[in-house]
Amino acid sequence: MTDTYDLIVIGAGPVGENVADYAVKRGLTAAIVESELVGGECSYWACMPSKALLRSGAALEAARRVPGAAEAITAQLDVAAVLKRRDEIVSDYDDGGQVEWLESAEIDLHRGFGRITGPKRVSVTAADGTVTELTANFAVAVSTGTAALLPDIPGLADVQPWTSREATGVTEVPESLVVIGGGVVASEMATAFASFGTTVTVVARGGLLSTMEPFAGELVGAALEKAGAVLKLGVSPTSARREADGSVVIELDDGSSVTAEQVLVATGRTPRTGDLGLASVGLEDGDWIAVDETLLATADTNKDDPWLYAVGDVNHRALLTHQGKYQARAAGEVIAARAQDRTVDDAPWGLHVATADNEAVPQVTFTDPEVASIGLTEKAAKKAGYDIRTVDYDIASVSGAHVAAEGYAGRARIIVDEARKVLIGATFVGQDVAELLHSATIAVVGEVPLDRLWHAVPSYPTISEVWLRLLETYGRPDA
Ligand SMILES: Cc1cc2nc3c(=O)[nH]c(=O)nc-3n(C[C@H](O)[C@H](O)[C@H](O)COP(=O)(O)OP(=O)(O)OC[C@H]3O[C@@H](n4cnc5c(N)ncnc54)[C@H](O)[C@@H]3O)c2cc1C
Ligand SMILES: NC(=O)c1ccc[n+]([C@@H]2O[C@H](COP(=O)([O-])OP(=O)(O)OC[C@H]3O[C@@H](n4cnc5c(N)ncnc54)[C@H](O)[C@@H]3O)[C@@H](O)[C@H]2O)c1
Repeated sequence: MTDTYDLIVIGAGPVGENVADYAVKRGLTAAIVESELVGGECSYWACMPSKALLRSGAALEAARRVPGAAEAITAQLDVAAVLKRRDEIVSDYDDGGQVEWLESAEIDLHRGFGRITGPKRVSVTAADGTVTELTANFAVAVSTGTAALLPDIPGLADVQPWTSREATGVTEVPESLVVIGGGVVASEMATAFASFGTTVTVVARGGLLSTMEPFAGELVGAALEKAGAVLKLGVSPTSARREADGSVVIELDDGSSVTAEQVLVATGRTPRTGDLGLASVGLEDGDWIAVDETLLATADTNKDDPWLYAVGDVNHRALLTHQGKYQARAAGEVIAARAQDRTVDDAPWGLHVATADNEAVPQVTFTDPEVASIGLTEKAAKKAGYDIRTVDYDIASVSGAHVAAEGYAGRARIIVDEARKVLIGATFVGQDVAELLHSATIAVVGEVPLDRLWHAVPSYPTISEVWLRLLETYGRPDA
């Protein structure tokens, strides 16, 4: 294999793969460096296995909510079958399929740990210690993702807690589990383990899903409690220890404690830049890498010959696979455009920028109920200075929801920018709302005027009829 490429990508997660692919499609040569499995965190220890662990419980609960189907349920969730399906979905932790895809996309794979050693230079240390020096003609893209962040709680590291990797890779389901954190990982994993029959306690100092609309955390919390989980909200862990019988004790700042067989720490992420050689190019080792709208590192001040890009989780713009892949499409395109001296289209919503990262990020949290959101919450919109109107609707009142499930619990909210009469945010909470989200994403990104949305007719009786109810609640413009 050659050691000089137009583009070198460090990290073959979903994002790095797409940066390389889009650049190669424009005629560049590209190498990708991977120290673990091609496909990254998302494929093996994050999105895919977590959704596999959640799906069976959600399907079973959905059936329980429909008379006729409910009566046909004669047994509990088959946890062994769920874990087997998870193994299939992560290809038994074998990246052979993804390696084949790299070959078909004409991207050279260098297995090993990548380090930047200077401008446009990357060294790759293979597992056997062999070092290969790579040189880029035009660009290096860092897509090294994140690792779980362990908070500095006395004793926590010593109890060897689970992170998202151990939780998504579970082989023996614990009888009891303490989950520290109230974000997306905590909420999803609490839901999955509760569905397996584990006694779950969630310790969340800021409440559940606190960056989303308040009703998201309320509805997910209520459902978790209904599933048997205990919620300890507004309290923080102060110490952790393991007892002689192997159980973990977490002391809390309200004076109480929780004891469980295992503890999962889900308190956010840290960038995988600690040993990446960033200091060799004037950046801080271990930091997130700040970028401009074209994903170029802002520290790259070599404006005549820019070369350092950071794409995906590692730039801290939006820690989501789909958003990282969106950035990757722009980055691959702009790296090729700059290499080929073509015009860079960096106006908002242009070919070479990731404008949607700013105020149009969609996200589905696969709890039961699901939480699907796009754009700004009411709080964020006010903070950003928008003149807004908030419109809420109880999804249970929609005919489609009534057909879908007995006792449907859900809520929808849209945030309207009153100056332009367009949506800048939407949140749906409820069963089966995930697939509703893209309609809201199109409305937000397309800046579709409310007047025109009245002509987007939702089918009857689907849950999407909530769109009509939200518009009716907002009110028609004066004739
Ligand atoms: C439990 C969990 C569930 C999630 N579920 C979802 C979900 O449902 N939907 C969603 O959109 N997002 C989800 N996410 C977030 C999602 O996993 C990340 O946004 C996504 O993986 C980011 O992709 P990436 O390519 O930037 O990084 P990663 O997927 O982390 O890939 C980075 C790659 O770089 C490699 N690497 C790192 N350093 C080096 C080095 N120095 N040299 C060589 N290789 C290196 C790593 O081995 C890895 O393969 C979830 C996250 C977690 C933790
Ligand atoms: N379905 C999805 O889209 C999905 C699923 C899982 C993860 N993700 C992404 O992965 C990222 C990581 O998720 P996450 O849940 O780990 O992070 P998060 O930032 O969503 O939540 C972190 C939680 O930990 C708490 N916390 C932080 N420090 C703490 C401390 N010292 N003590 C106690 N609590 C503490 C916070 O209050 C918060 O509740 C997120 O950005 C998310 O977008 C997405």
